Amino acid sequence: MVYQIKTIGNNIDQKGLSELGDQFAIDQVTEEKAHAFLCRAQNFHTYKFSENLLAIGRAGAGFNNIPVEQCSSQGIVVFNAPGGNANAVKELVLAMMIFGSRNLKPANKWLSEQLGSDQAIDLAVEKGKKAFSGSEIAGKTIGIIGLGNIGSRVANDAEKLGMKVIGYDPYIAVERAWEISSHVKRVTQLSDIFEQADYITIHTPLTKETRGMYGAENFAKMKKGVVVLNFARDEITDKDAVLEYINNGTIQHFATDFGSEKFYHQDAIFVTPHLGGSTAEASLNCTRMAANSLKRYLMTGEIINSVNFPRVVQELNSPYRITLINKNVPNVVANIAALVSEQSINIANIVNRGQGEFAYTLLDLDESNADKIDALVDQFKANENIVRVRVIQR
Ligand SMILES: NC(=O)C1=CN([C@@H]2O[C@H](COP(=O)(O)OP(=O)(O)OC[C@H]3O[C@@H](n4cnc5c(N)ncnc54)[C@H](O)[C@@H]3O)[C@@H](O)[C@H]2O)C=CC1
Ligand SMILES: O=C(O)CCC(=O)C(=O)O
Repeated sequence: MVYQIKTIGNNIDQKGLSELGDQFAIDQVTEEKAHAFLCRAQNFHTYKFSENLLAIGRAGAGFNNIPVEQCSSQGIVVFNAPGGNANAVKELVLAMMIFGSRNLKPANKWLSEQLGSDQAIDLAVEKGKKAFSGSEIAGKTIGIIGLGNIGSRVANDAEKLGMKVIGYDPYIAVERAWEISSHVKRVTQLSDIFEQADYITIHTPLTKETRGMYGAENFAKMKKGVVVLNFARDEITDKDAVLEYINNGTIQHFATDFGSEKFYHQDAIFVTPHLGGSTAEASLNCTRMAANSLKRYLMTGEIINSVNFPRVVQELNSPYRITLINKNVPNVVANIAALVSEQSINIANIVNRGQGEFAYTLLDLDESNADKIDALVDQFKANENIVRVRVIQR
């Protein structure tokens, strides 16, 4: 079987796809006929997914561009690439902190307005540069909201640059907690970040809690002269609040990865066009990770790095594996087992893991008779609690 992958958008790293191998064809069919999409930040919220679509690989971290609940209910497994671009974002964030505190944007603008001979410019520079004198990050306090793949890296490197680091993350993963330097102080109140930090950066997904977190209520707690950064998601920022707190002298510099006309022509604001994860290394990492997850899922039914289904890793040693995406309701597993038993098939292995409203069931069968497998599949397809049935032959 050849699996059809459709890349959506034009910036998927082709080298990262080359490892997929002969059983995968890239961009050979229409979106309608594809088994899987591989995408970056394209918005899928208005998409109508075809019944042929089994999976979406997001070559990046954030997945708010994908209607995940809709995917679950249609039996589409969504994968992302956790940590694949974290170093890229971290480097840009550290650069932007220094860029802001050294007033490089207004300084560069002022310099480009100085005309004449190099000697004349030099004279003007020595006279005028004091207006752009900045401050150093060493010894200052950075407050980090979200200590995941990106936030933990920012925390560790900021500490190495001599900063005092405080972090807020009520949902921190155990693996991340182990990776963070013991010098990073965890705070349990979000207000501690806004009250204590000279630099504030956010590295969370966009959620109900984080939408508008950069807004007047939190900004009112900040110190004067703070540098604020948002390289997470646009909707975290209330733009009018940013302008208000720049105008009242609280925010010295605001750096963001998300463009808005409100932010253009503002000396204290520096906007990058969603470049956080845009490095050659990150693109390759993320494409590789997403492509490998798709490959594994399509060929073996195993799930790793999915955002809507649990991790399921199980070696296939039987002639047939049937994978089911089913509603996470009582008795489904018993019903599945009963249907298998009706066909006089022996179950070699069964794994059932739920996540929210749906569950993933992996059924390895001690049966080589294709007709019996087909009859069982028909039964599964007719079951109202089962939304997706796949057969994988060893
Ligand atoms: N500008 C860009 O190009 C990029 C932006 N991003 C954005 O950055 C976000 C974070 O990326 P990663 O660190 O890779 O994700 P991650 O999933 O490794 O870390 C996110 C962290 O945020 C924490 N969190 C969730 N809700 C929170 C809350 N209300 N308060 C405090 N902490 C909270 C989680 O516990 C987790 O530790 C992504 O979701 C994405 O939106 C990610 C990569 C590139
Ligand atoms: O460049 C991209 O693909 C977007 C990166 C991003 O925002 C993410 O990975 O969440």
